[in-house]
Amino acid sequence: MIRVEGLSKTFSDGFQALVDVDLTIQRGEIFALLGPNGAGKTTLISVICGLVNASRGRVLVDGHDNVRDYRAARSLIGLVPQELTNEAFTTVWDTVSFSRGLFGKPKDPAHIEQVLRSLTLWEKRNSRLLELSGGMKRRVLIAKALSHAPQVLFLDEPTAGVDVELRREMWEVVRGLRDQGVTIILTTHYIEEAEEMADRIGVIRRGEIVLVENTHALMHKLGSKELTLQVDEPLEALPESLAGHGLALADEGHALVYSYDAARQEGGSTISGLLADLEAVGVRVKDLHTRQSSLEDIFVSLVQERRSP
Ligand SMILES: Nc1ncnc2c1ncn2[C@@H]1O[C@H](COP(=O)(O)OP(=O)(O)OP(=O)(O)O)[C@@H](O)[C@H]1O
Repeated sequence: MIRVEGLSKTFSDGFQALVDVDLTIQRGEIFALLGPNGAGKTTLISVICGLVNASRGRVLVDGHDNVRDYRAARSLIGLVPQELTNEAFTTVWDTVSFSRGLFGKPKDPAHIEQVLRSLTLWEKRNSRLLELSGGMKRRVLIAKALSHAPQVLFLDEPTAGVDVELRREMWEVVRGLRDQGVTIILTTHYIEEAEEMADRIGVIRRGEIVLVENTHALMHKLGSKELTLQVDEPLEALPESLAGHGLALADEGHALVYSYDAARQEGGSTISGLLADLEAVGVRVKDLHTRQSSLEDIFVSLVQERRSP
């Protein structure tokens, strides 16, 4: 659906925000572009959407060059920015209909109705934007971006600064769009968002795509999860029968640390099996917590991987 070739962007102040980016997005996938603040995520999607000119390289949208064949390329794309701007007094219906007009497409009330219904905004069509909740406003942004029936939708940090409930709601909305056949590219800081949503993840750092991988394969390779179990009575050594779980003693025998990454699970150890085995040897657990590799950890392991011969 999208092909990015040798894309570089140097801003007028000399700052190079994108360095020789190559990227292919398949039709119908959800692709997450993951990276820390200032990595170049917004710059990359702005160049793909034709809002910022590249210094070098090119972008094809369904085969249309986004500079030479701008109109065709742009009409295939919807962009959901981070925030609504200056339209507080406009109604939902008007703002979404107006967006469609910007693409030079004829009025199509039936399509606007379908978009508003699919985002559960139909009941609110006559409300002014200032009367909407945060979640509804985010959905209006998506409705605007869908008003001209694009085939590919870019979401720039769709869940930045929203609470957990709204984040889940947004994830549902995005999945629903994918099910309708829309190709989705989203940017995020949150590893769990990328893991939850994306078919593939691209990691961008200092303007370079350092990795593109199937989400499952990436988490398998780099992500690890740790379960720490606080035990009632300190243990001097690990009971023999727990050997197969690859546990480590910590906190002077007061805690057991279990790393349950995908590799371990393939070896036959599971959390429920571990808990059953603990019960069988009479080890009582009084508290537990889990820890997941953060994006930071993944970056560190990527950097280490690159340094190793
Ligand atoms: N118009 C501009 N002129 C100069 N530098 C810019 C301009 N726009 C962005 N940059 C710089 O390019 C780099 C990448 O910015 P970008 O907004 O693409 O990052 P991002 O990954 O989207 O970050 P965030 O997660 O914070 O949104 C940053 O260092 C930023 O300061």
